[in-house]
Amino acid sequence: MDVYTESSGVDTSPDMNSSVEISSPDRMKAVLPRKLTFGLSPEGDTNDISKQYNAANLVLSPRKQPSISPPYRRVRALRLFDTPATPKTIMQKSTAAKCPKFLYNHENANLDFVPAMVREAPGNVLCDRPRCFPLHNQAFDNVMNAANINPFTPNSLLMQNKKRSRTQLGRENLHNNSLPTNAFRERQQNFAKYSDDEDLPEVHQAPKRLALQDSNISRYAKEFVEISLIGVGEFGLVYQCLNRLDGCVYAIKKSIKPVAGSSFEKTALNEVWAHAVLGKHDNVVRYYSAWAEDNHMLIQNEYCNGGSLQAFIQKRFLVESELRTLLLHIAEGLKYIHSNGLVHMDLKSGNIFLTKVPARPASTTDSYDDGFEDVYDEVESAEYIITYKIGDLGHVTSVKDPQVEEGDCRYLPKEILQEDFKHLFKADIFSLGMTLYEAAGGGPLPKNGPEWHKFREGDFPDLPNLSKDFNSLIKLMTHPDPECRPSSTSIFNHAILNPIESKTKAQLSHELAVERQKNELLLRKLKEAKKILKSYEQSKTPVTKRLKHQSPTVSDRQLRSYTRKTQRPVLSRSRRGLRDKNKNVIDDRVFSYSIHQTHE
Ligand SMILES: Nc1ncnc2c1ncn2[C@@H]1O[C@H](COP(=O)(O)OP(=O)(O)OP(=O)(O)O)[C@@H](O)[C@H]1O
Ligand SMILES: [Mg+2]
Repeated sequence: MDVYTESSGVDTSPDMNSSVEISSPDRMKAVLPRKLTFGLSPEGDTNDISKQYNAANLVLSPRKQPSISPPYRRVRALRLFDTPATPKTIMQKSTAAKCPKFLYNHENANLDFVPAMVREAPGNVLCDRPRCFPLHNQAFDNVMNAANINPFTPNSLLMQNKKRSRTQLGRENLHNNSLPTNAFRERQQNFAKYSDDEDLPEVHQAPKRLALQDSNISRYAKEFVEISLIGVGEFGLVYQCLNRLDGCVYAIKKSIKPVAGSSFEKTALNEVWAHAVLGKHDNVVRYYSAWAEDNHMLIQNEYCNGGSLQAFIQKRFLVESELRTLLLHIAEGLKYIHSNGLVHMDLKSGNIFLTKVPARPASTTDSYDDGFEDVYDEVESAEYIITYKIGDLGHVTSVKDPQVEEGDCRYLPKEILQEDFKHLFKADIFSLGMTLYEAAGGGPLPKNGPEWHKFREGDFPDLPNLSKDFNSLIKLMTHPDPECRPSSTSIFNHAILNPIESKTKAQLSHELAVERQKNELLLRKLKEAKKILKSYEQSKTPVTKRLKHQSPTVSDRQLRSYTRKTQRPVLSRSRRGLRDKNKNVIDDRVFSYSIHQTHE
């Protein structure tokens, strides 16, 4: 019972209205921390998961084995959640969603999602800033009620920033009446930059959400053929599926328990929102679609045929060249995530996936000889190109408005567990450092105790199988002071990540082959362009000759019509009176005549 009390999300602060709703122990059980524990209840569900694992011949993730995390995590869990949903709150939320007051407010503003129909509707003046919106606008009502607002899109993030600036300024003004007049004025001017709709009221509300239970749709069996269960996580079961229509294989993650209407609904949506914004990089697992079915959340992702890094290192550890590739790929993925103002917050070997493709593209066999045949021959036999990808985006949050729900404590830096969120980018770097250490054979990583603290103080042994440089880079990435850790951009300057040295022969050969294909394509295009140019020149010559022999009247007429053509748009564009139009016609004639004269 005390476990629930500690981690149930019951906040005693007056602004949380959950205390009434969580009145029975059963209700409290439902309000577990946001950390994805759908399949688990502390009493016995672990066994259920173990059974599922055994049935599917899978290895139970260390996180699902009984563990005692550092205490801060549970304490932190007290403040992490959205107000637990009850039928009452869901009703309230959906009623609120039906009465949008503003086209854009600070939290939900996002121009991207407003269809042209609404943007162009009479009376709807849209701009890139939040504006008051008439209550009676039916078209916008429909849009608002028909879709979620993804808080991670660039526009939403921008609006969050603006809102922060306003709120922060307002708060400072409230508490600091003694600001010198000039400074105060300057701040007001800055404030006005963000808002020239001074009458725009502050709106403090979470981005509106469609109730998942209202958007259930049955797609799974209709659109996919289930091939096998490929993984079980805390959040969901992951199936390998074949799409009946496009014939491609996907990984479909299905929440273990129904999430619609539960306090986990937002958690599930968070992963979808993050995927939708971040699914366009080679080193981030690609996202295709998501939907709710039987109140479960389903996410259709790219299928990574190499499984997870965690599964991989259970067979063998990576050698230094492979670690370099891993580092290069994941740092690229992180750079992409960070460049979107977002952080992963649960980076670890279990959330890194591998895809394998044959080293040599089949189409290069009959290509021209570019002098690299020896290289191809050498690697042709067995090699695969491995691409590492960041997956499981359930903990992604924005750095500007962080809703941090820390991931696996084995990979997290101390400052996060102490709720210091000033350097969130560097938290991901720490986790990557720990992942590298584990992948090189330094695991299993401690979950707590003195060992856990030693790792956070930089007091852990170098790995003998790694070079001095690599060991020192891992130490730098896991430095106790987040400011000393490299960023996802500056890490590429490290000698270890020298672009040539960090690639295996197979990779280089693969890249070469791809470039060669591009070259071939360009050559073909060049040839085609040359042909077209030649035929154009051939057809052009007789025309010029013909023109020379034409009578002056014809060429004059051509010149005159050209003059009219150039004049016409001016006429049609201008909204002049009839008299003016006539004047233009006369001018036009005079103009053509004068040209005619000049020509002669
Ligand atoms: N795109 C994918 N391709 C191949 N396998 C996958 C993919 N996504 C997930 N899996 C498999 O399913 C397992 C669980 O996936 P995932 O980490 O996304 O779930 P989770 O519920 O969020 O887990 P946890 O919270 O424990 O990290 C992975 O460890 C992996 O074995
Ligand atoms: Mg995972």
